[in-house]
Amino acid sequence: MKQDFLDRMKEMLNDEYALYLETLQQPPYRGLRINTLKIGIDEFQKLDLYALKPTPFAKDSFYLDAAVSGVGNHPSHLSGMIYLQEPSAASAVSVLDPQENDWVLDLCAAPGGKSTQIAARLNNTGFLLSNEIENSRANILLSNMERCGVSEMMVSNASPAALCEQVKGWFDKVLVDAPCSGEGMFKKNAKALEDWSIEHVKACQSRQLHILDSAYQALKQEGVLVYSTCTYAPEENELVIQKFLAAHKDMELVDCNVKFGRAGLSGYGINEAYVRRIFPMDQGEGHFIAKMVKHGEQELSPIKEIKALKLNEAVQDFMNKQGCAPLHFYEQQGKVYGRAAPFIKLDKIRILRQGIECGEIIKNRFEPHHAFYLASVNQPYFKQSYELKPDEIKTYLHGDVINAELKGYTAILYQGVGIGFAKGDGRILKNKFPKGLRVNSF
Ligand SMILES: C[S@@+](CC[C@H](N)C(=O)[O-])C[C@H]1O[C@@H](n2cnc3c(N)ncnc32)[C@H](O)[C@@H]1O
Repeated sequence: MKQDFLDRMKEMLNDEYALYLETLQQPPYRGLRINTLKIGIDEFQKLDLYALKPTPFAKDSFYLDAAVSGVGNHPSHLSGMIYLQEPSAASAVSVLDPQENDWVLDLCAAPGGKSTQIAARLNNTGFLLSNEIENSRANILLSNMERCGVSEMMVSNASPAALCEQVKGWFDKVLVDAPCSGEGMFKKNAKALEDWSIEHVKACQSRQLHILDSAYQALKQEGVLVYSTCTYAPEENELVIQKFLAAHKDMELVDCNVKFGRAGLSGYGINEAYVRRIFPMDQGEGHFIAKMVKHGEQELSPIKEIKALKLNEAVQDFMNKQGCAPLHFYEQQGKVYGRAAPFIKLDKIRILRQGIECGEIIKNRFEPHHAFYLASVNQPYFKQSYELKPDEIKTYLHGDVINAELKGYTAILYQGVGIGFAKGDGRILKNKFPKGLRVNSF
C-alpha cells in the first residue's frame, strides 16, 4: 500500500483505522446476484449450487464463499441466471430503485453489473440505455446484457456529452457509477493501486463533474440521479456532490433511505446523513452513494421512433415455428432485432445493440442468433425445447452433439432456463452453442 494513501485513511477513519488495516489482510468480499429476469430467488436457491448468504445491499445479492471456483464457466452463469458482483456494488441500484416502466440511463455502464441489475428491476418494461465510453468495455457490456437476457435496452459507446445532448429530459432515473481512483478495489485490482496518487484523485474529480453535468441534461423534471463510486476519497465523493449541487441549484440531495452502510464524512458542505458510505468494515469492499432529485424544468429532445418492420417471409416462418414474444422488429444489413417497444433512433452515436439480436437473413433463409434463445422475454414462447439431462450439460457446453429425435431449431434449456440452441435432424441435435463460449469443464 502507498503510504500517502494509508495516511489519508488513518485521518479519515481515526479509531477504526486498525480495523481497516485488518480487512486488508483478508480476501476480498465476493458476491453474486441472482438474475430474476431468468429465475426466481427461491427457485435458484433450491438448485443448491452454491452456499449463499444474503448481503444487506440488495435482495438479490448474496455472498459467495472465497473458496468457490469456476463459476464463470458454470451453466448457471452461461445461462444468465447469475451475475458475479462484489456485494457492495449492488448498493447503488437499491438506492436508484428503478420501477417497472421507468426509463433509465446508466451512463458509465461496463462491464454491466449495475445495468443487468437495473434490467432485472425493470423486468422487460420501460427502457434502459446503457452507455460505455471505452470501445472494448462496451463489447463486454453488450455480452453481459445478452447473457442476462435483457431486451428492452440499448447499448451505446459514446462520451456522456455526445450522448446526453441527444436525450435531454428523457429519463426518470440516471445512474452515474463514475470512473474513480478505485480505492475500494485495491485488493482485486493492482493497477488501481499502482495508478493511485493525489493528482489522480483530483483528475478523477474533474472528470466526475463533467459526467454529472451531462447526466443532468438527460434527467427529466423530478427525475432521480444517483452518483456512486468505489473509492473512499472525499474529493471524489462528498466534494463532488457539493460542487455539483452548487452548480445546479435545482438539484436537491435526498436521503438514500437504506439500512446498509453509514453516513458520509462531515465538513464537506452537504448533509452527510443523506449519503451512504460502505467501508470494508461494513461487509463490502467499498462504495459511496448519493441520491439527488431535479426540480427544474428540462427541455426535451425529440424521441424518434423507427417504424415497425414488415417481416420477411423466412423470418416470419421462423418466428411462427419457434415461438417468440410479441416483438417489434428492426432489420439492418440482413440482421433482425426485436424488442417489445418500438425501436428508437439516435443519430451520430455508436449503438452496439438495441433489443435482442434475433438472427440473420442469409440467402432468404433465417439463421437465428444465440441471443434470441437467451432473451428472457422469449422463454415462455419457445415451441420446441430440450432440457439438458445432468450428463449432457458438459457435452452441450463443450460443443458436441446431443442424441435426441427432434427436427429443426430447438431451444436448449438448463434447469428450465434458455442456455442456447441446437438444430435437430430427427436423430441428433447439432450444437449451436457459440464457439467462443465453449468450455471444457466447470
Ligand atoms: C466504475 S466503472 C462502471 C462499472 C459498471 N457500472 C458496473 O456496475 O459494472 C466506470 C466506467 O466508466 C468508464 N469511463 C471512463 N472514463 C469515462 C468518461 N470520461 N466518461 C464516462 N465514462 C467513463 C470506464 O471505462 C468504466 O467502464
